Amino acid sequence: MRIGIIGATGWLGSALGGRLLASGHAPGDLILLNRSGPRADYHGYPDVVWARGVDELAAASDLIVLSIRPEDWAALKLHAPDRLVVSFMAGVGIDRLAPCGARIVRAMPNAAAEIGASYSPWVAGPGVTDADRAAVTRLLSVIGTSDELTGESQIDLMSAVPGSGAAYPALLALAIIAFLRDRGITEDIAIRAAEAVVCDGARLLKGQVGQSAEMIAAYLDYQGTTAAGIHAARDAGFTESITAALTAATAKARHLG
Ligand SMILES: NC(=O)C1=CN([C@@H]2O[C@H](COP(=O)(O)OP(=O)(O)OC[C@H]3O[C@@H](n4cnc5c(N)ncnc54)[C@H](O)[C@@H]3O)[C@@H](O)[C@H]2O)C=CC1
Ligand SMILES: O=C(O)[C@@H]1CCC=N1
Repeated sequence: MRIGIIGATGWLGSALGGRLLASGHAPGDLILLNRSGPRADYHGYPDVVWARGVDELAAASDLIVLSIRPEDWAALKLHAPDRLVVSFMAGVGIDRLAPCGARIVRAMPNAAAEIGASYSPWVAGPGVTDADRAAVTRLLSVIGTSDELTGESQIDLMSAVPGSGAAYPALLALAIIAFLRDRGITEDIAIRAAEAVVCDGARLLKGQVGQSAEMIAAYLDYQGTTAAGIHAARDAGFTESITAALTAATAKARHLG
């Protein structure tokens, strides 16, 4: 299958392109478009195909990935009848994508695509076939896992949650580092201590996130330092902060583009 990526050297487009090639996709079947022009080397592959414009990319591709920013959609002027378009754009609905004439899927990956760990839920527009669904699942499998959603409104919620990737863990890390630094711990030790929580401690939840309540209960039952911290975090509005963040992100997703 010939796969075209519009925005091929951007954050997500580049991650997808690199992982497609690493997974064995033929460079000659990868059609790329960016704004800065062809590169001699793309993830170590000189033989990828650089399109000279959006029409050339659409003509040469069976499946087109739209990995441009929402605000760039209107100017793109994509015309892709009979093609399958997979849009990564937050906020640009199927109704606004449909005039390009393609069968539309909206997928919501995240930055962990570059390490093959994106969870990329997606929703299909009218006319998307079973073969298209299989192609989308295959495409997204090179950057991680995926699920088909049952309604387009769910994509805004997925933009807010898995779409945020490392953002909230990074925010947590910054708060921890600042706490320790302000109390005289050196920067390097503070960073390692934050990593112990944000990356290594969190590994205990891998595959077990559904048991988070039990994990919290175990710490609360222990009645030690962490229990005191959990109570204080909750009293200070930890849950409300996360709810506010995800509500704001979802609202923003509804007004992008
Ligand atoms: N970065 C992230 O973590 C996530 C991004 N998304 C969505 O994915 C899309 C892409 O995001 P990023 O990769 O972060 O953006 P980015 O800004 O890193 O990449 C977008 C690329 O598209 C290129 N571009 C713009 N107009 C173009 C045109 N007419 N022809 C060819 N190339 C063009 C830009 O030059 C840029 O390199 C966005 O719509 C965003 O909403 C979704 C989930 C997570
Ligand atoms: O921050 C953003 O706008 C991108 C799109 C969805 C998630 N991340």
